[in-house]
Amino acid sequence: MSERQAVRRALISVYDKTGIEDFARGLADAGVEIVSTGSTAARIAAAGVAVTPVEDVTGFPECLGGRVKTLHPRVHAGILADRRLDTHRAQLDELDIEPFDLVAVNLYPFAATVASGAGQDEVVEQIDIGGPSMVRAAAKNHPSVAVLVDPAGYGTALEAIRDGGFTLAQRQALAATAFRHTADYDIHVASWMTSVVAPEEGSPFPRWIGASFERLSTLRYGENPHQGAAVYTDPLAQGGLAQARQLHGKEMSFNNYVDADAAIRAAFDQSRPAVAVIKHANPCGIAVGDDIAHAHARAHETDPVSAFGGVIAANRPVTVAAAEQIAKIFTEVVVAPGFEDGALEILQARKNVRVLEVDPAALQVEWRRITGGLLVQHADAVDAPGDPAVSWNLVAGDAADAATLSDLEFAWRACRSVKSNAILLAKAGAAVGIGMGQVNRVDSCRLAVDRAGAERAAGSVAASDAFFPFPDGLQVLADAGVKAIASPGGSVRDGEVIDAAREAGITLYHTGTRHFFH
Ligand SMILES: NC(=O)c1ncn([C@@H]2O[C@H](COP(=O)(O)O)[C@@H](O)[C@H]2O)c1NC=O
Repeated sequence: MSERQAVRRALISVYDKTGIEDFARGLADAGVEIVSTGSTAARIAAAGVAVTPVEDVTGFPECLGGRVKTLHPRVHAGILADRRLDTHRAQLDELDIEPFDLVAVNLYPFAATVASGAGQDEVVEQIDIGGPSMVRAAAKNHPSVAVLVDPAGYGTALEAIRDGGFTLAQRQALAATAFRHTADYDIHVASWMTSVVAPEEGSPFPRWIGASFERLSTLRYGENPHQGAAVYTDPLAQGGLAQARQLHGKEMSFNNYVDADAAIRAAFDQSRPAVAVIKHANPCGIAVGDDIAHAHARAHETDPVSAFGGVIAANRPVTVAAAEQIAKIFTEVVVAPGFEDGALEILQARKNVRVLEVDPAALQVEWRRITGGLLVQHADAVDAPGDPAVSWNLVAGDAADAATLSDLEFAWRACRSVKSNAILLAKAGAAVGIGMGQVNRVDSCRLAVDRAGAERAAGSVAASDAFFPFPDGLQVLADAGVKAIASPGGSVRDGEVIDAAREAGITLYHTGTRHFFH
């Protein structure tokens, strides 16, 4: 335990004035002299606490509409003097500068001003200059100075001060928090300058990406028990899996997160009430229905064997009826935008299920780490719900009737969440056979047909995430009795594939869009 260092003089300059009066009063009661800026000083004085205006220290008035308040050697030398050094102490004496032991600063609300849609001049004015300078100076000089950047820390700080001051370990921890704070702040400023103020022509992607994530929790292990792992949140994200509220169950595992993300992707692509059951990042069941219970029953039926130990997402609040069904099946995770009265209690009675409430948030841009760098792409959005009969191109067979078309659209949306090569057979709004992750399309066709079984495959529709490079895959589907197919088209052998569809009497639509998912 390192020695505590008494706090005798504090500099306070805060935009967010939450709790400032009580904090100042606590400091004054502990015998700390307070120096403060403009309206912070006014608030402290109004609370009846003695405060020295910073101008009395600098001998220089605040000017340029607040752009210059604390940017003065009398302030910065007072913060930066390393009190362990005789030379620094001697210089302070020579220059008649009093050192600061504590700096409490929080910054102009840059990110919130950008988010408010303010114009450029207004945003620029919210780039805090003096604040980060003091925070960085105090954090650098943590052997002598403690720094606070968040009102939430005032209470703990007062306790430390009353106990005789901060230990070196405490000042180091505060300094690390402070540097993270200014780094975050600069990432926001630099991102805005790069993407909004001075965007580069010719690329829709910025020349630089700054990222800042906060650790949410350290996980028991990663994908496998010998891998360490943690989950991080994006402090600016509104909704999404990492921001979900866990309402019940054991700690989420790494694989739970991966599968829950895949489940959300699958279920929320559908506009009707939908449920997806995920195993190893692939849907083993997905269906739409009149309500969530109906959709769940049908999604489970896609492949009841594989659904054991699955991760379920619903795109509507889980009803009591749905919860009763889910509770009967061993399920790792249930994630939904809400749980109706009574539904949560039913799931909470099951020890092994994790229950998460999520505000769905679609990623606009996806990142994937590669060795030595990062791949970035616009997220793959399935076509806006529209009339496929209008936007798709009928290239073989008769135009599908409304029910068949609706099934094709369901299958097309559902296959976007299946790892490539993806073939998904569907009937009446439910997947009946899914072929995923095969290294050639014909094997995915065989797998989908095999999973469906002869009875369910007959009269089903199919969606293919990418074109058929040869007629062989389509032939497998045709032989199984699939009646209509949606596929992007675009192969050099489209002609052969279309001929095979015609010969088999199959309706074939080209969607024009590919949905690879690796
Ligand atoms: N320019 C400066 O010298 C300066 N010094 C402190 N500030 C900021 O001014 C704010 C506090 O000002 P006031 O006490 O007047 O409300 C703080 O958010 C602080 O980060 C400054 N403002 C911006 O750069």
